[in-house]
Amino acid sequence: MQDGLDLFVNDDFRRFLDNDVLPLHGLETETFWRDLKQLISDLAPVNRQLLATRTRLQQQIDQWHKEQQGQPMDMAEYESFLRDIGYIVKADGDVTVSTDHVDDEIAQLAGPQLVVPLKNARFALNAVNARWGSMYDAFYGTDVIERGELDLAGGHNAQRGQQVIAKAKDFLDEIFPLDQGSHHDVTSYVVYYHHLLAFFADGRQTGLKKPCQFVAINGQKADPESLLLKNNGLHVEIKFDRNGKNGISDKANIDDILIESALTTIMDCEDSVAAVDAEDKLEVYQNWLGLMQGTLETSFEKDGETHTRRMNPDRIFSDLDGEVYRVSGRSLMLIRNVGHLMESDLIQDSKGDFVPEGIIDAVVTALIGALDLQREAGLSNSRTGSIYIVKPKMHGPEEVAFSCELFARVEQLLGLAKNTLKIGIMDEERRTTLNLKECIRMAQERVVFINTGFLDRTGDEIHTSMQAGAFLPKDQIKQQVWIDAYENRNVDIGLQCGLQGRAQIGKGMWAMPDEMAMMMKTKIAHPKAGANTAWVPSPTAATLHALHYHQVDVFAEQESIKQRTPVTFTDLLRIPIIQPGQALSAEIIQREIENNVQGLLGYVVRWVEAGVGCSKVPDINNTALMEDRATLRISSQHLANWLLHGICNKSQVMDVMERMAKVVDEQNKTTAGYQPMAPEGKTASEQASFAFKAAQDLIFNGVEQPSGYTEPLLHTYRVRAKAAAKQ
Ligand SMILES: CC(=O)SCCNC(=O)CCNC(=O)[C@H](O)C(C)(C)COP(=O)(O)OP(=O)(O)OC[C@H]1O[C@@H](n2cnc3c(N)ncnc32)[C@H](O)[C@@H]1OP(=O)(O)O
Ligand SMILES: O=CC(=O)O
Ligand SMILES: [Mg+2]
Repeated sequence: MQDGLDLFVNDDFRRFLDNDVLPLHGLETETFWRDLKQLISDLAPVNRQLLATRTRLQQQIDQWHKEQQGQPMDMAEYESFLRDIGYIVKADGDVTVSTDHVDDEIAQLAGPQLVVPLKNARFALNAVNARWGSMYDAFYGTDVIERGELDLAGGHNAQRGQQVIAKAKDFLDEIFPLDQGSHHDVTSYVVYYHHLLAFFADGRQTGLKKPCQFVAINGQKADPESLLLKNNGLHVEIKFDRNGKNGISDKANIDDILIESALTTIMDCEDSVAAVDAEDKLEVYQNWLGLMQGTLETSFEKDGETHTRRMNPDRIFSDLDGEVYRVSGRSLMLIRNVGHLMESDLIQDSKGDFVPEGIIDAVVTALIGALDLQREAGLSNSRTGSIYIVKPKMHGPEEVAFSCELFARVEQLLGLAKNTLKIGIMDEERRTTLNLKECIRMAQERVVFINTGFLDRTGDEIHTSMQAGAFLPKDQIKQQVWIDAYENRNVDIGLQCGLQGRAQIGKGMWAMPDEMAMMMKTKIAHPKAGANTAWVPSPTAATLHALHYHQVDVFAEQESIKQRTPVTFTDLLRIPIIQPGQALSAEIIQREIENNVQGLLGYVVRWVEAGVGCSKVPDINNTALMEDRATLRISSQHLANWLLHGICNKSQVMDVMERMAKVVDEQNKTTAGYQPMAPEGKTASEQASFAFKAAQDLIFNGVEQPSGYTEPLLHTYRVRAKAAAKQ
């Protein structure tokens, strides 16, 4: 619909804003659309200019590598070339961030950050409620306790139940030790005046080694329903029920231990979501509206029962003086907008051009986010009046500055106080990593996190240096110096810029959602590395990863990290390519191709044909991996790179694609409505489904994709698949 202001706005989108959102703000629709048009006409050209700069720089880098071919890499010369072309910008002295009105979950506390596709209301509600999670369920339902021969299918297994309880009590002994004895032997807990007392079978009693860890209670002091403990700022609730499933057989009648888990959640509009047109975007925005109003609700069937899911209220206890002790029942929500690349059919400008989707996302998610600021209590989100927007895939300081300018303009448009819109900077493109301090400078009044998105960062590592040579196999890329340099320097710079106490220094996703034992062993490295948050893929992973923040005092770690020698800049520039004389065996090459292709097809088929933006896909070793657009960027760019440098050839990759299409079809055969890529009697090439063609383009035209991003091709084929399904 053209509105007299030379904007063509999708009818449903227009109705949504005019009828469902703008009246809640008391904003005049005419004024809103007029001001929005002005904002678009001022900022869309700048957005396009930034994309043109990306292209120019990439062409210069490609050219440089081509000219250097066959010569050993001179790191000094390489660095000076990157400076000459403006890829690395001049550093401009110290930066001290001044972000204020930041909620404690971001500024003061350290704990897991959950990410969830916002298009999925059931998951999104689960995520917001993942502030609290059952330790017993997390231990029982995952491999953190070896499953062995135990059959978990048919109801509760008492033997495993005992192992869960024992492990939970080990945790209590480690984090909330008693002055004497062990939680394993306690028969009852009572509160006497301000003290928690634990009694043993022989009548002895003891208190906590650190009595101040006991902060609140529910129920009677002599017979508590629950006790609230606190360590490193995080709460743990011991729940009692002498008739409960676990409490009935427990010495002290402990029925469960609840862990404060996902302190923050990123509601994702980006890489875990397949939203290719106005219809899809509206679903995403409607869910955000429901979350910001506290009204989102969804019903679904599970285990033969209908469940209705809503946002949880805050949790109320009595403190030691009998006063109300309130703890949030919900994860603090941030929202990840899309980056600067894509354009959307939601709005066309006067020339008929689609408007940059990042601009629309900023306006709409802030407009809806601002509804939260009108609420004092209830199911509100920010207690400090901020709206948290995570901005992904920005290339360098200029692009961060642009996002901040956009946010400032949105604040004016909506009449919000300056710096209400906070920015989370994803450090996930090479140009951002190399210029991180300057990026922070551009956002110094609103930055609330710098997060190492190592998945996109790996994709960009490959694409940027596509012409430099053939990359190592994926597993080896992770072991080269560049990645440690990137991770450590992110923390160093964050600390130098004064993020401590104001913002998060974040680390990336645990991408093996079913491998929780392995996560427990390895992800403790994140808090130890000075990160006060790190990403998890599910509520259960949040509950388990939260335990790490009890074991590690991140802020103390940060103090010691401040004293270390900063990373050598050159290490960041070392490209993880195969060195001369370092040949790969035919077997390794074949396996790498098969692994990449399997993951790629498994993800793309669900994205293109079913609109699922994030999937659990088995790799070649049958380990389920979280796949999203960032992991697809890696696998497609990796294959494109090997094809370019002759490590493999097109027919070899096609052969693997044909075989893997069948494997993926088999993996999906029980999924309702699944259309096989290679149905009986046909090869995948003959069938030429949208998904298979998208996969071919992602690989064989991978070199040409802007920054190696996958969204242009995914969107193109998903739009076609949707159109075909409607015919
Ligand atoms: C590089 C990056 O950008 S990383 C950021 C993007 N990635 C993400 O956001 C990952 C989000 N995670 C997910 O989407 C999912 O966990 C997947 C796709 C990895 C696995 O999903 P599934 O195969 O459906 O998981 P699974 O069957 O094990 O568990 C489903 C249950 O867990 C819940 N769940 C799983 N992931 C999440 C999540 N991120 N948030 C909330 N709940 C979740 C579901 O609600 C569901 O529970 P329910 O039946 O009570 O509703
Ligand atoms: O967004 C996260 C990443 O790793 O990419
Ligand atoms: Mg990313």
